[in-house]
Formats: sequence, C-alpha cells, structure tokens
Amino acid sequence: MSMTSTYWLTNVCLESGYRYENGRIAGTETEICHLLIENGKITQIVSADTTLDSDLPKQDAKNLLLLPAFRDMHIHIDKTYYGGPWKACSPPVNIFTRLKEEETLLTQLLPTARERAEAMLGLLQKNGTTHVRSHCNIDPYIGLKNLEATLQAFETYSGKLSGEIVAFPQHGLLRSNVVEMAREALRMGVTSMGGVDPATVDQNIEKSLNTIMELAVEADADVDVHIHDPGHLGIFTFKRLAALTEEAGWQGRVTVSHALGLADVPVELQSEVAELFAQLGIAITSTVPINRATIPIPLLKQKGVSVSLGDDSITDHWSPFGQGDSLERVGRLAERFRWSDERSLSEALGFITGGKLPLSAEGVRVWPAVGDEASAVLVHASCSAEAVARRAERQAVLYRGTVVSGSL
Ligand SMILES: O=c1cc[nH]c(=O)[nH]1
Repeated sequence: MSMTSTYWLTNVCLESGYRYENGRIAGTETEICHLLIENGKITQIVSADTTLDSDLPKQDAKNLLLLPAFRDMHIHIDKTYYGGPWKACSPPVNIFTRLKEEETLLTQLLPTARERAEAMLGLLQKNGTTHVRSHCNIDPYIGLKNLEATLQAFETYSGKLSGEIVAFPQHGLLRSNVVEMAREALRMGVTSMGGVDPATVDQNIEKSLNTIMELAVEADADVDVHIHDPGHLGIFTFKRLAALTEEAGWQGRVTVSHALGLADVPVELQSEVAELFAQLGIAITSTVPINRATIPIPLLKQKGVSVSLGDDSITDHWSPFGQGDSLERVGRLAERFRWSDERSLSEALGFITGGKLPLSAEGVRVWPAVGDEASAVLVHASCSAEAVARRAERQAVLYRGTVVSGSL
C-alpha cells in the first residue's frame, strides 16, 4: 500500500536505550510507538498505549523495527549488467586492461543503460536505500549517453528515491581529453565533479587535481575523486587535494572515494591525513573492497572524518559480486573490524545512513525525532545490532512517508 499525505504508522518498534547487566551492555531496549506521518515528515511520536482518536488512515507496522533509510554513496549504475544476462568478468590485471575493455563494451551492452540503471535502482530500493550517489562515465567512447540514461533512470524513480550524479572521467580527465565534456555534464544536472587516480591514470597529479577543482568551482559543484593509488602516492595525492580544497574554500564539499593509500601507511601518517580531512570536511567513501586492505575506518571515525559506504561496481566488468544491499556491505565492514559487541554493531549502521543512528553515544533515542523526514526501513530484527549482524530481512521501505517498496 502506498500512502502519501497524512496517516498514522502504528505499532512501530523503536530503540529506546541500551540494557546493562553487570556494568556492560547486554542488549538494546525498544518501545512500540505510533508515528504520525504528514507530508513526508514525522510530526508526532506517541506511545502505542495512546488511543488514537483521529479519523486519519492507519498503517500497521506490526511491531517491526524502524531504521533510518540507507544511502549508497558510491555506485556505477550506468555500467551494471544487472537487468541483463550474466556476463563473465575477465581476470583482473590492472586498471588499463579494464579501460581497454570499456572502449567498446559500454556501447554494446543490452538492455540499454537506462533499463539496467533502473533495474539497479529497483534492487537498491528493495534493500532499503532511498539515496544514491552514482558515478557516471563521461568518456570519448560513450560520450554523454550514459549520463542521459542515468538522468532518465533517476527521473523514473523521482518520488521514490533521491539521486545525485558525479561526472566520472573514467579514462582520465586529461588522458582522455574530456574537460569540455565534463563542462557539458555539469550543465546537464550533474552535482559533483569526479576524477580517477590523478597519478596513475592522468600521470599528472597537479594538473589533474587543479582541473577537477576548477571545473567544480566554475559550476558550483561538489568534488568526488576515485583515488585507488597505493601507499605514499595515494597519501601525496590526498594532501594535494586537501591543499586545493582549502585554497578554493571548498571545505565540506569534497569526497575521496576509496582512499586506498591510507591502508598501506603507518598509523602516524593515517592520523595526520585523518586530522587534515576532518579539519577541511573532506569525506571518505569506502566500498569495503575484497581485493585490497581495508582503510582504517575506526581511526577515521575517531578523528571526526565523515565516512560512508557504497556498493561501487557490482555485477559489471569490474566485479561480478555485490547484491546492492547496504546492510550486507556494513555487515561485511563489521566483520572486517570484528565489531561484535552490541554498541559497535549498532553504531556501524551510521555508515550507511549518513550518520543517522537511533541511539546517541549516551544510549538515548535520537532518531526518529519529530520533524524528521519519514524515510525509513522496517526490518525483521529486534535492534540495529541484530539488523547489521544478520542482514535483517526488509519488509517495507518508506521514502518521504510513502511506502515505495515491500508491503505492510
Ligand atoms: O575505476 C573504477 C574502479 C571500479 N569501478 C569503476 O567503474 N571504475
């Protein structure tokens, strides 16, 4: 059932605090509440004991746990095979062999990029995601066709999820000479300027980063750069990007995707970069890769860096893996860092919700609150910790008050 304007979402299970035994957290307390949803927002939260003497429609959430809706902050919906036939990946060699494949592959894939992107958005939505940041190829082979397809796919899903697009010069902004194409993409509705490995791909860190920043400033766009480059090469690139961010006054508008170099250097250097990023509001998006060491996410969090997760390349020529499921991805992250206690598992959820958590650090309910957007997921779990550990089954997904996937 899809409800749009004003109704009571009844019998919703909300987390209310941690339960302590012998001085340690032994579980999570919950309470059953009714939520008034008006014009996409939560405008009242009352205990389920309250008699609702209103004639407004009611939608029974059947005591299921409510979590903030998920955000996939790094994916390539224009390149996925999802929605089409299975296709084998060639063995990984290096980024240039993949780029060579792309020169012809993307123009040949069927069904169309739009249909595949829409299928992927449907999968993400079913799994609880209502916000998607997609990096879209702009390159000499596909031109702006995949961007048009991505814009159309987001249009098809308007009212069901929100999307943002990064102009992604996959073959190198300089290497493939697509600066003018990037300008056109930024005029077409792209909200971030992207890039990829200024050292390895563009072979000119300074010029590549400067051009990305100049394009972003010119178009008043954000920046989100893929930096896979390892070790000190990666660290040098991060520092140069940080310096240019400060020079441009772009604090709070820059993201480094992957930031893999952080995984290869000593903790002192990791801390230095983390402090720099925190100070300049440079965010990091990780995909919790299976083929590279994991970046120090606990340290980044402790230093105040905003870290999000994304699915990246799933079911395409870069990777045959991935379910388009943010809960699966954060469960993988928890396993990687052996977060097995209740608090760590609960707090892990923040990496896929833009930092929104049901409980504060003090264990007080802070989400949902009156005035919050009613974008949420109803899951079969007793608490966030269980939802992450068990990748809980999703029953229904709400976007701005409307049930957009599943059913109640
Ligand atoms: O550079 C990269 C890496 C992964 N997936 C992509 O689409 N591009």
